[in-house]
Amino acid sequence: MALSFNPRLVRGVSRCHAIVTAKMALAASCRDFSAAEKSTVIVNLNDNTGVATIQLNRPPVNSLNLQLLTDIKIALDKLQMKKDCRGMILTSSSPGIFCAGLDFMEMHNPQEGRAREFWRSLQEVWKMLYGSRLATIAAINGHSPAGGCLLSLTCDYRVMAQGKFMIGLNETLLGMVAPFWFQDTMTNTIGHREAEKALQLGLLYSGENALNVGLIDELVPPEKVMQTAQVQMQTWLKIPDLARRLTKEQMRGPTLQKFVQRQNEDVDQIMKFIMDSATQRSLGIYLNTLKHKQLTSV
Ligand SMILES: CC/C=C\CCC/C=C/C(=O)SCCNC(=O)CCNC(=O)[C@H](O)C(C)(C)COP(=O)(O)OP(=O)(O)OC[C@H]1O[C@@H](n2cnc3c(N)ncnc32)[C@H](O)[C@@H]1OP(=O)(O)O
Repeated sequence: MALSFNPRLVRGVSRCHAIVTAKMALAASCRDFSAAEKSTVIVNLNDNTGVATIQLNRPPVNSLNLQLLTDIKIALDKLQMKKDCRGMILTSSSPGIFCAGLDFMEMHNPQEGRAREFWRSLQEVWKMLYGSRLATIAAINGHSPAGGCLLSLTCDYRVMAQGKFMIGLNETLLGMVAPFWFQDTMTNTIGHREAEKALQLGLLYSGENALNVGLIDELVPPEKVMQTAQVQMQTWLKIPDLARRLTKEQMRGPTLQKFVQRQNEDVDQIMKFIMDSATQRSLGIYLNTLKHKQLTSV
């Protein structure tokens, strides 16, 4: 299957990408975490409030490569094992960029084993976040296309920064198809009709329009994003954990069950697509022509 990338709609993506890592920073009150060297996330847990923060910390754009996905998974595993942790805020350490989606470098001429591991890691992170026992809020402090939008959609609530930032599942603009579980997550959030338009047209929404269609829950000045998320978290934590968690399980269960049933099939399909020579030709052309192109939002 050939990909027809549309370079007019996307800003520059280069081949060379430093893997920038950062130390996992932990709150002093969280002594039983061991600091992992070279983690691409910064994790803090406030033992007084039970609220953790995971900051994506892979400059310049937090594109999701295998390492970042693995670090998110490790952080979540640790937090979810801590009984006292009740809520998690997902954000970025780079103001202006929440997450640029999947790292194109993981999909361009990959080794098959690595590409498979990459896709499985993405699936795992989605499954963990979407089914998390924690109350989760995305503090979207910048652009959030494609996989970045997906990450935020796994959360229970989304606060986004005002400004020229855009959010959406723009895969079709790149000649790609958002997998069924991306589509389900979107549909569960904004409803079938709007999702149908958004997914087919690869819509990237401005903050205002994202708020109008229910893709985000609040739009606030950039400097208020974290504070707003923290205040909102208090509302979620006022609800008894078990009742909130069971309700979430019931609401999201069917989507998760469908995913688990089709998880292996999804890997096989995506591998066929990624390893296809026509896909790789298109991706190569796309990467070479991406420079200085602009994403546009509706
Ligand atoms: C074959 C697979 C099949 C199916 C998969 C389907 C699911 C796919 C999901 C995805 O998530 S695909 C990824 C989609 N992502 C995008 O379309 C976003 C692309 N990026 C941008 O639009 C912009 O970078 C931005 C996020 C709006 C930020 O703009 P800004 O001007 O602030 O930064 P700049 O464009 O200069 O980028 C800085 C630097 O980062 C590189 N970059 C950007 N995005 C990615 C990415 N997704 N993967 C890898 N690298 C990325 C960009 O090239 C620049 O690199 P340079 O400094 O070395 O030039």
